[in-house]
Amino acid sequence: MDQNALKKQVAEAALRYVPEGEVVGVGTGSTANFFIDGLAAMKDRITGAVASSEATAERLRGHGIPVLALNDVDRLPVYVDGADAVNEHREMIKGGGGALTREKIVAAVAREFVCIVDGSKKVKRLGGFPLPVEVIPMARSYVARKLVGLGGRPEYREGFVTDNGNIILDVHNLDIVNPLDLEKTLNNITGVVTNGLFALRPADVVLVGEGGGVSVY
Ligand SMILES: O=C[C@H](O)[C@H](O)[C@H](O)COP(=O)(O)O
Repeated sequence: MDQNALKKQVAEAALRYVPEGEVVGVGTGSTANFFIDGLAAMKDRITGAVASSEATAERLRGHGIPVLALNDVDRLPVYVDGADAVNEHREMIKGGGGALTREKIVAAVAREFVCIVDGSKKVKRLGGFPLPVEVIPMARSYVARKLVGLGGRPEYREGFVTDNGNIILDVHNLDIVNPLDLEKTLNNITGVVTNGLFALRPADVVLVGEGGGVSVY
């Protein structure tokens, strides 16, 4: 099976986590896109969706799925999203597509976070995938110096602006021994909007698409 087939397989497996008559939180990226396509087939059985990015909102609307503002929703039983890397504690690096801030907000509200990945995303230790950090534009150089001080090598994502009007620094070479501590440390740098570590709010369930089928942990 190629990687896209594995993504589709795992995305379809996540459909059984969608409760009837409820609003669903929907992530961003190629794996989440397969989930949206699957969700279209059951759109009459849900109230609507909250999107974690403009791209996701557009794809949902394209399928005729109502997109609701998070502020108008009083409960969100489930959030389904991909990840760039996930460890055995269900901690993740996210934001390869630059949607980390809205993803973190929707994940914070959701009762259950279902992470959907193909087998290539499973890692022993986070840090191999460069860590995306969303930064207020005027703080770019300041934040970059702080990241260097933490042992990282920040790279400015040229030409990319987030849905929130900010920039992304992708941080290479971080040795992430303790994701929880690093997430808090990065949150404390003035000018940082969000970092792509999801350790304070890890996934509740990880579905992994592999050659032999979908495993759950
Ligand atoms: O900003 C993007 C998101 O965090 C995605 O969930 C992540 O990059 C994984 O995307 P994909 O499913 O395309 O590998």
